[in-house]
Amino acid sequence: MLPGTSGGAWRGSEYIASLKDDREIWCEGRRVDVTGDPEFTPMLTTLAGLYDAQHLPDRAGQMLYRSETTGNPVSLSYLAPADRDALGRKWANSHRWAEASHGQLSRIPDFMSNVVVGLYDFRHQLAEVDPRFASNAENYYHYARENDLTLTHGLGDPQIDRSATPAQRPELGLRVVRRGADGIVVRGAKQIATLAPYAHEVLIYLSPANYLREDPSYVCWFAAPLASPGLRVLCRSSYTGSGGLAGRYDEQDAMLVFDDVFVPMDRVFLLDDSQTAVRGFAELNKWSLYTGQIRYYHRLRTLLGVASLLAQAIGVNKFRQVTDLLGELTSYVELVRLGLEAIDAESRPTASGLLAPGSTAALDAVAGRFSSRASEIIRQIGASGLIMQPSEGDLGTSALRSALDTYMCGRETSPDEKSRIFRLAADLTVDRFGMRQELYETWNRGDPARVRSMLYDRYPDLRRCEAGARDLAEGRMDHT
Ligand SMILES: Cc1cc2nc3c(=O)[nH]c(=O)nc-3n(C[C@H](O)[C@H](O)[C@H](O)COP(=O)(O)OP(=O)(O)OC[C@H]3O[C@@H](n4cnc5c(N)ncnc54)[C@H](O)[C@@H]3O)c2cc1C
Repeated sequence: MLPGTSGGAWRGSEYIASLKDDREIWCEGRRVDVTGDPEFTPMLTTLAGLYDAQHLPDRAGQMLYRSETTGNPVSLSYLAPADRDALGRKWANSHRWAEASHGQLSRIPDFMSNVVVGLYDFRHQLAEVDPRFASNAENYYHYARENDLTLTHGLGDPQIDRSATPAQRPELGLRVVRRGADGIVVRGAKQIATLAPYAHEVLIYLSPANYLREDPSYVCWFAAPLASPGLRVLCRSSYTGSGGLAGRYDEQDAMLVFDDVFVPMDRVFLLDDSQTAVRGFAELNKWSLYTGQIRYYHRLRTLLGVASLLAQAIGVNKFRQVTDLLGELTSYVELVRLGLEAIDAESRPTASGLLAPGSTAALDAVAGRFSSRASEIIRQIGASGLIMQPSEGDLGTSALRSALDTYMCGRETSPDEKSRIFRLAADLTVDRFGMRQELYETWNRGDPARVRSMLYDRYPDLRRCEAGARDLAEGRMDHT
């Protein structure tokens, strides 16, 4: 059990206290204590609120379950589902997390908990490399679940020179520089890890872009506390001070720099074996990709709600050109909902006896495009109103009131209500916070060009599509 905790699913105050450790977090040249720094505490308060919500009397039954090993109430995010009922409860919990944060927290803790479920599920394949890796994965799953660990992950290499290989420049990849019976020492960096300053531990594995390494010392999967000696977390500039959504939902993105970090052997899950790393990537991500789509669905719903309110506020909601745009945005929401249903319907038993969702590849392939288009639709409907709104300061100034009430109101909307919905729209689609979300939707599932290429390469029905096309071209008529 983590020091100072009662075990099981976090309550907000316990979670905040658990981050008071020796972690080395840097932001804009300052070393920060995330539990007290004004740029970091707003997001911490958001996460604490979400953790508290799991214990509300009307929620607990839908977000927690009793650990069969300790009897503690633990998060359904960590449930390793073996049947339909369990899978349904798991997804209902994911919807709760994502809906409560309006789809704005891309790496909501529910995401990485599901990667740990994937690691646990993959343990038998890890055993074929080294039986210790399998027991490490199993023990880590129980440790993470019982302590409700908040995790970040770093898959990619630092963006130094994509045309070079680690064999030419060792600093391009994270690698094992020493190994002993008690553990390994790793050196290098990972770009990038969302949520890192708020996480207890980082889980390192490899993205498909870099798993086929010439040198096996670059293949290493492990978990390490954020407070590990030698691990530095370099955050991007904070957006919190901009206010609006960033004031609540700046989950941060960070470079992780490992300066000879020691990882005890019981936290190492794979070494040296590229082929197992290749197979493992998709296996580890099975549940998290689905929960990522659930989060994405709630973000699209938020964008639809905002677009619709914008249109109503300025009386354009009945114009054909605008309803066309709103209908297009609605179609993205519906396609993702239907996709989630279909992928759930294709759930299959895994080799270890769990039940995993079908492939999210088709939704992953279009998510960035739907998202960019949804933002474009909001900018199309909002037009100049996205920047020309009174601030809260203006709204509270009596000398401006009559001008605001006359010229900055909406069709049937006060200037107060109208400006708040337009400012929210600008936050989501024009300002720095929204642009970062956009970047996230495009890149978080890996390079979208690779995702789409793999979807095509592995499409099981391709040969039949080609056969049909060939028949048509050759004029063969078979109507059976
Ligand atoms: C907001 C945000 C949050 C993220 N959070 C996380 C996280 O929490 N954890 C995590 O592990 N990752 C995270 N990612 C990283 C994400 O997985 C990567 O952005 C993605 O894999 C692409 O890698 P890259 O950004 O290094 O781009 P690069 O790989 O450097 O690509 C740059 C450009 O070069 C092209 N390119 C690169 N290599 C090739 C090649 N071999 N052939 C052809 N074209 C190529 C790409 O298509 C792209 O256009 C996050 C990304 C963003 C934007």
